[in-house]
Amino acid sequence: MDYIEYIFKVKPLQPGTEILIAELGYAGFESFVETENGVKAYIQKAEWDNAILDGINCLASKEFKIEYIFSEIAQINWNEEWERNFNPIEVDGKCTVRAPFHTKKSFQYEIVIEPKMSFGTGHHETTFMMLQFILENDFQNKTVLDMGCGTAVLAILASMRGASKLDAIDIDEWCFENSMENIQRNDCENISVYLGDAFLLEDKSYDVIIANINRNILLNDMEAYKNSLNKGGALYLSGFYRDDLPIITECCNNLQLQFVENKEKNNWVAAKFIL
Ligand SMILES: C[S@@+](CC[C@H](N)C(=O)[O-])C[C@H]1O[C@@H](n2cnc3c(N)ncnc32)[C@H](O)[C@@H]1O
Repeated sequence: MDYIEYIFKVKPLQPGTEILIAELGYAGFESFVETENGVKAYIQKAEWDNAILDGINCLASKEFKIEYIFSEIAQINWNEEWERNFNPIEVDGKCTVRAPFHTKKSFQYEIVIEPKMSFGTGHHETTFMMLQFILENDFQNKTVLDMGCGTAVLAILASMRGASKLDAIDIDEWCFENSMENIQRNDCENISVYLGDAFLLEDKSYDVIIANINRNILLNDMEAYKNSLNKGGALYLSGFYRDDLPIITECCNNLQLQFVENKEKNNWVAAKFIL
């Protein structure tokens, strides 16, 4: 099958990348990978319609800009494509996140993810820092929510760290399906996956909530997270920049969530709060 390969450059990466990938998925693009040159996305030549680009161009806003280049390519070998773009990652010498085609490595926690999408492979700073938080903190016998689960990589590590029961929620259908596959692949039977958003949280309660989404959604849904957090519970947030930490902290403080600590990597932040 012949494909057209697009490379989209989005600035800044969030929320641009997330919104772009969702739109590309709706438009018929099949798979995405975030590279140094931008988000690579592929669409079958037969599926291509120039109107798709009008939709993509409409996405660009005051908040982010999108540029793209494209080329036609024949017969993609997907495994080779992923192998070129996706190397295993290692977190603090304890955890590795790899694809099924990588050779097995000896780590305390080994997570195998089919890298069908860019978010949730551990390469992004926010995922990496959230994995660090999960490695550093106690998850033994805790009930956990992974909000905006992507590939469910965070829920999978929390399950491996001893969490008793976990819910993983994502608004995106593709993430929902990919999470189910990855959970099965990593034998984490105590994780349930749901398609939806904070509206699903009514009547639910957790010892720990993990949410790596973006500034605006976190601010919008913070009250729902707080209402679903047990007293003494921990909330780990990421998906926002250093400059946004004060507004996130203020929003949390207004809801009696106390700041504990934060991590920072390339301007991205992950922060821990307790109730
Ligand atoms: C930055 S990715 C994080 C993925 C993964 N948790 C990780 O740490 O790599 C954010 C995810 O949140 C999902 N998302 C966006 N808005 C959401 C919402 N309102 N409720 C739940 N999930 C949402 C997106 O589909 C995306 O998969």
